[in-house]
Amino acid sequence: MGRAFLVVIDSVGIGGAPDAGDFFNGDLPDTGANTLSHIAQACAAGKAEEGRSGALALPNLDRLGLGAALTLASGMEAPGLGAAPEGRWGAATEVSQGKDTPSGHWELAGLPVPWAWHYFPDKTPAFPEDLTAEVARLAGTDGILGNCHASGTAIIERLGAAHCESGWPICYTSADSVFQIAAHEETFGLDRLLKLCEDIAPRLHEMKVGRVIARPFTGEPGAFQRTANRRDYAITPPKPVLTNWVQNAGGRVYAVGKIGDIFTMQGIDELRKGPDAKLMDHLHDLVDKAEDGSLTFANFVEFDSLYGHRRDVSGYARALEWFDTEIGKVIAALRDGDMLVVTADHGNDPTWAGSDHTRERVPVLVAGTGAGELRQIGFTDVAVLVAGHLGVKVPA
Ligand SMILES: O=P(O)(O)O[C@H]1O[C@H](CO)[C@@H](O)[C@H]1O
Ligand SMILES: [Mn+2]
Ligand SMILES: [Mn+2]
Repeated sequence: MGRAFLVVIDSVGIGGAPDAGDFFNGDLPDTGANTLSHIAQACAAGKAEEGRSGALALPNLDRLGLGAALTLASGMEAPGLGAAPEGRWGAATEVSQGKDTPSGHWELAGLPVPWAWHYFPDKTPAFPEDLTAEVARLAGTDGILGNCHASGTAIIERLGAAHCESGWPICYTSADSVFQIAAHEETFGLDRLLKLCEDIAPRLHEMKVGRVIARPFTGEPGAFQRTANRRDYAITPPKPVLTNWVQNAGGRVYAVGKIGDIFTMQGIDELRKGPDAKLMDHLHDLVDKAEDGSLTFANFVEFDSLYGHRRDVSGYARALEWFDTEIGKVIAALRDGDMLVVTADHGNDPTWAGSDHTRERVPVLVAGTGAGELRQIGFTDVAVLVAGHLGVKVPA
């Protein structure tokens, strides 16, 4: 039976979503957004030269079928990609009506989101008055700052100084169903921020807002920096998912990175966290040590949080090339009978307008179980694939 490793490279979309026109970055529909293809094109044109150079080099992912999946998903080709696949490969289409992380991951784990998320309008104020009053009451302040759609790094640059002076928390949202609170770790206090997020989360979950996110930062005006102490307070999935199925069948479930938050630890035996470089160490360690019948479910978030939302093409290309080298080592260390699935949860095209995710299909690349085409599949087929490999029953 072996083990299963399900690795999500956050936001590495391959275009082609049939409903991309229903999703927006500001006023611009996501039609034509293609994270991987646009990065590869920028690299080939010499427009992604910071800390790296030339054509996008992803030999290991491409050998599994990344270039083939891209062409299948969107009809696009990417310079440097398109080797004859040695893995099983396909392109997956999402049905959940959200282009966010929980929607993507829940559906990959077998559960399309069964409700419509609540989104806040792109206007100021973005939040209803009774909600902001409750946040201020819980924070012990006379008000809040922000109250709008924003990029998280831009808003602390704009309002960080006023926050340090007034003590008011900075509240903002995005095209995702989120309520984010940024506060300074020293002047406001990290524990106080986390408690505020935890206290307000049930009210937002009741409104079907997917997540409250604590966004702590440090530093002085002009040089504020977000810290690694981000925490997500997400709605619990309303039904059992892949992690539960495996755990209930007696398999051990390891979560690496944000997976613990995304599934509110449902069906998870052990959680390992840290920045992506550290997460890769955890993945290597689990490939070395995880038991037969176990599932390791990992998310690498920095493609999205450090590069996609920041529209940093060079950074995104660097991260992809780093990941490709590391995943080559993972593939080499797999045991007979293991399955590795590399996929993504949505797009975040760094060449696109705005700073939000982009609605796209995602690659599904499978190592360890021979070659072949999965072709066009749904996100939930990933859960079925992994459960089938582990001999775990999929609920009707
Ligand atoms: O701009 P920052 O704060 O990174 O936020 C981004 O990250 C959030 C969660 O992934 C998204 O909703 C988007 O708003
Ligand atoms: Mn994501
Ligand atoms: Mn994101």
